[in-house]
Amino acid sequence: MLTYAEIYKQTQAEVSLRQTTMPLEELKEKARKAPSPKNGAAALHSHPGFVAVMGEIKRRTPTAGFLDPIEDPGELAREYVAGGSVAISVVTETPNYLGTLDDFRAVRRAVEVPLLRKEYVVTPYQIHESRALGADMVLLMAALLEPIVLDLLVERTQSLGMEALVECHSRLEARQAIQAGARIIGINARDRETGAVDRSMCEQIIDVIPPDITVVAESGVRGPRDVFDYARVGADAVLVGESLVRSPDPRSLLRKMTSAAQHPALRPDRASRYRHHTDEKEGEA
Ligand SMILES: O=P(O)(O)OC[C@@H](O)[C@@H](O)c1c[nH]c2ccccc12
Repeated sequence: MLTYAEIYKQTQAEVSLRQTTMPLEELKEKARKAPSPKNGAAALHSHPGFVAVMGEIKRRTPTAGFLDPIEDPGELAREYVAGGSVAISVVTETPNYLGTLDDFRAVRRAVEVPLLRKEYVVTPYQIHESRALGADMVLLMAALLEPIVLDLLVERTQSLGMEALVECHSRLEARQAIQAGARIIGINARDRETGAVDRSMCEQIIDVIPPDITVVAESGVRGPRDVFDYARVGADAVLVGESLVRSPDPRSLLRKMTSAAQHPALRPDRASRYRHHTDEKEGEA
């Protein structure tokens, strides 16, 4: 597994290379001409009282290795939408995930749902690039960014009419995301440096997040049972990659997940958990 410092350096090098063929000014012009952004936060909230599922398209992961060639990402995206995916995450990161900007373009042409552009975003260049590609949401990782850089990138994303999905792994990172003005917070169960999945992460973190912020539980969702468990702890949406990409029938797996997400026994009262949390003395990390 790469360390965050290595990821940061690798990404900066990749981005500088792209910048030589597409200068920032040109990119900004393209971004201005792109179709207006769709409301990603609203899509993730589109099943009031229930949990939304967002499928992810990627060929490889650092932990699992190669998953699938995905020759036609647009076709896979249509399957996801047919299965009930309310938004789609498209990984464009190349060295570790074998994603490309062309994958994103293909998915953009194929479906109308809001799209999350996923790679290691470290500079404003990538935000403008995301908008030029037609992205509606951009992933920002709190662990990768200094708080001041996180603030700046959230602000840049929102000023272009998109939403930042700020990913965190701890209560401290969740607070940084809130501080930065994120309206969507992802809680990632996978530790990026060790690859280990801890599905209790969402439950450990969620009460520091005000109920008007959309919470997305990320990583390690194997099937309907995991979706149900995340719904029970109060997630608004779940992000599912590997298990869908590996599935011989992603559409029906998604159907099973979306029906688990609509179980009537679900939806705890996040507002009262949050109030309870803010009444407590704060000392923990
Ligand atoms: O494939 P999974 O275990 O369902 O996980 C999806 C998603 O959380 C993961 O791909 C991810 C989370 N944060 C990222 C940052 C960059 C690239 C990928 C990711």
